[in-house]
Amino acid sequence: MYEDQPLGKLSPHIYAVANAAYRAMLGRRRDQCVVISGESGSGKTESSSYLVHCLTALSQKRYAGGAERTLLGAGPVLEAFGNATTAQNNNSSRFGKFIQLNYLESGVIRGAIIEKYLLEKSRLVCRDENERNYHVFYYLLMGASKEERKEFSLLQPHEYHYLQQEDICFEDDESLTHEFKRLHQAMEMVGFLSSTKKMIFSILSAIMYLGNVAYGTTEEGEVLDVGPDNVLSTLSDLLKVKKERLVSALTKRRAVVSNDTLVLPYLLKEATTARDSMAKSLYSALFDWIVLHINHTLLNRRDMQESVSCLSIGILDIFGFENYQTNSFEQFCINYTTEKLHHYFSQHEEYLSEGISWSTVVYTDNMGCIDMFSKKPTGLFHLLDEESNLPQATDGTLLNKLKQHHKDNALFVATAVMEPAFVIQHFAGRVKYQIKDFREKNMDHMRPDVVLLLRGSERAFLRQLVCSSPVALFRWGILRATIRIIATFNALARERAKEASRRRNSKMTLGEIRKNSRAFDRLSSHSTSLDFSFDRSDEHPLEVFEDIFANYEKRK
Ligand SMILES: Nc1ncnc2c1ncn2[C@@H]1O[C@H](COP(=O)(O)OP(=O)(O)OP(=O)(O)O)[C@@H](O)[C@H]1O
Repeated sequence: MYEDQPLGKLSPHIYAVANAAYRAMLGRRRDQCVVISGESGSGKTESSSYLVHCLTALSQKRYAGGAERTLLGAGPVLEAFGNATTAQNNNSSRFGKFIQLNYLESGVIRGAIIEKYLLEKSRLVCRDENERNYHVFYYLLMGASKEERKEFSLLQPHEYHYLQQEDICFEDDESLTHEFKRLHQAMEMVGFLSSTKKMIFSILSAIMYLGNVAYGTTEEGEVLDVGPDNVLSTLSDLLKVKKERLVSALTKRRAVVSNDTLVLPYLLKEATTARDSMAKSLYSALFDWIVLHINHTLLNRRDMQESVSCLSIGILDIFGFENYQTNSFEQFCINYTTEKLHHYFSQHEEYLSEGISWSTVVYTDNMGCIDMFSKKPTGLFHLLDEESNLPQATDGTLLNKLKQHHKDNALFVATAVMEPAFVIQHFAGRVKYQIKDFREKNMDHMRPDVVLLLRGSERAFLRQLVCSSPVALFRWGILRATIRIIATFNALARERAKEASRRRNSKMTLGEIRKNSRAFDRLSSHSTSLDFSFDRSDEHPLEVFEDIFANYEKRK
């Protein structure tokens, strides 16, 4: 209905927006972008998936390739790992995303790129009441087969500290089992091999076990021991790291004092923070790797080899304004983003052209608020960075600094002297932010001790997650895998040829020989676009070969 109809002719609909963007891209030969913004639960993610469906359908008329399939699989994978039940929305995206669909000048889809912003890591280790952890944990725990339960040493949900904080009723097992099956399928659609899926599930299991690590302390609060032993053994097995090194990373920190490295025991609070930080870093690195992998599958190989001129339509599905009972650094960043978007909208007032009747929208000029956040040298972000880099600073000193620099700003409202919080008057309303953990969340990097530990893992996949440049390593991994696969093809082809000549006098028919060589031809011509997206040097090349072949057949 909406195809080729000008905006405003029919009643407002997301397909009208898709059609307008598509036509404008082709007609004006200019890239387009659809910005979706709104409160949590208002339908941003649903709208963006309808947009993707419609935009790929419009392109399909012009004979598109396989990018749609990957895109359709990418949705459920990102949703499982990046969405959770919140008080507002039982499928809330806890990250922002930008999907860029690339088109040839003829309007055929050529590939796509997904970019993610700010995954809410804190959710992994604690949440408000009525909120849940990321969907994928529940899917795995309730949907895994007996073999998978054994392989990943899975327990019951209530046995994990990171999951038992909420009062969950698991009577809805069937739908979770169904979601796990759907996740498996979606992972295959984006090109995950079964061995890759296993690595991912092992890491998820390890993250849940990390929450069960408990500490014993001295009277002074220094960490004396860590356990329980079975949890540490399972962790060391799942992560394929040495148990002693794991214990050391969980209980001690290194400090460099006048060129000497001191190893000091953590205090209990520090140790718990180190443990939680390891879980959060692992999950975030895994999420980044998944996005990277999906992008690799979505990227059209020819784009890298030829310079083809492409047009694009971007879809920005970004967090809306958030104002909860407890607001922290995440809401601080999210609300700053909505301020920036609001400013953008106020400069590009185009609602009327869609034919939607409005009582006039009065745009408040929010430049003052944006400056308060980001203007050098005393913008809130700059002060936060300054205070994050001072070793002696605390949340308290940070709050004093913010109050001191912005005491005359009407948009910054100080709270009672003893209250560890501050209030900001946003365009959309007043929000009270708790200062707790602002510095820590702002510094939010993988701890060097954790990096060292995981770099020592026997699992190449884990080593890849923590390397300094995942993109470079990812590409290098592909190149190495390609070379290895080609070498394997050649070796196998030689063996088969020898065998064929041996059998020529006996049983192997000409048809069989042809069939084998066709399989090789087919595989070698596609090998470079298949999935060997991480270093599989710890596996036998033949296993890799079989796996890739099976996956290729399935995807075909
Ligand atoms: N077009 C639609 N048709 C039917 N239901 C919808 C539609 N849009 C949204 N919903 C319902 O509203 C719920 C919330 O939508 P969605 O997850 O897209 O919100 P959101 O704005 O992306 O929220 P968040 O910011 O928390 O991620 C959906 O789970 C669905 O039940």
